[in-house]
Amino acid sequence: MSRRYDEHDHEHYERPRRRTRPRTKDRPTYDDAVDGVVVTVDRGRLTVRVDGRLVMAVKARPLGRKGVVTGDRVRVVGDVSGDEDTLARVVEVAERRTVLRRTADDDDPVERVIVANAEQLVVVAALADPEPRPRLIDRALVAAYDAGMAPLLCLTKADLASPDTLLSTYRSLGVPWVVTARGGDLGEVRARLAGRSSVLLGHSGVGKSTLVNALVPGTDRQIGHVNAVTGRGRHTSTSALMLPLPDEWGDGGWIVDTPGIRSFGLAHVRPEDLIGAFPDLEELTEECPRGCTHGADEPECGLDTALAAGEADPDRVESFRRLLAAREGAAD
Ligand SMILES: Nc1nc2c(ncn2[C@@H]2O[C@H](COP(=O)(O)OP(=O)(O)OP(=O)(O)O)[C@@H](O)[C@H]2O)c(=O)[nH]1
Ligand SMILES: [Zn+2]
Repeated sequence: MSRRYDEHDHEHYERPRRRTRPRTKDRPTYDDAVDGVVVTVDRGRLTVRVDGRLVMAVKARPLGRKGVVTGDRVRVVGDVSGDEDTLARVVEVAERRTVLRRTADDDDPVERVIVANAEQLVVVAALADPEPRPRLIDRALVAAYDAGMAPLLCLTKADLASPDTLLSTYRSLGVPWVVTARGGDLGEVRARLAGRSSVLLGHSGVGKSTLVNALVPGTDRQIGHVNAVTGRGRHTSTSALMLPLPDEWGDGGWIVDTPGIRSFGLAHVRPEDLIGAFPDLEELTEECPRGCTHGADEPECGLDTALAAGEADPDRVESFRRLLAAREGAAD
């Protein structure tokens, strides 16, 4: 952690009103702080949901250069009324349970965490118009496995084409899937989303907005509100936007829309991170030489030994290796 601000600075910038127990060095106590969730970030301005209200906030000085991203669980002090022209301060960021990252790529020169604390990555792809792009789907799956998030394939525009061919590609990976069509029954998607936090990722035109609007009625208004703040309407922000699922669903939960994220740099994903998501295959790599990537061109990979002995499912090994290869090269 950055030591740019010492204890004295904490005191100076963020003096708690009452102190009931001694402060530790790095964690001043804020008795009047309230819990919130960061729903979007735009150039240092955080929109935090506190008790159902949207509150504008900035990072407090003691957080230094520590990043705050969509999905972060935070503690907030100051004016949390959510009234216009008020600004609260985020004084603490809870440890993240998951992080979805993207490595630097042509679109964006910096490695970033896109969303914190999401449990599921929903890869939205159209069955037609535009044609599904398996390489993009593979790359999104790699990102999910690397982040420790459960993947879900959401295949849209089912009125235009059958999902059978596409699904056969993912069967051996065991990726769960749902199929949707505009105006159709959303029960299955809902069941998959309820009670958890899901990031929706999909290429432009696949029907992601249509889906989000159908799932969360009133989204337009809500996005409109945040829009005025973030300038998303001007396509300047690529920050993810978190929307609470409707109260009627009963289980809480969130969906996180990722506007403007067209590509996904995956250079940070190591082979050992990926195979960790496939325990049955990982088991077969115990005898691999040091540094084995488990790719098809490795001379002594345990996966090949297992294949030769008939102890591994060839489809599954092939699918894993396809994902491994999809990490590399251009995102698109
Ligand atoms: N046939 C068919 N068309 C659909 C369906 N869902 C959405 N569309 C159409 O597909 C187009 C793209 O839908 P959007 O919801 O805007 O797609 P998006 O993924 O949000 O795309 P961006 O707004 O560019 O990010 C629109 O013309 C929709 O009317 C569907 O289930 N079936
Ligand atoms: Zn190996």
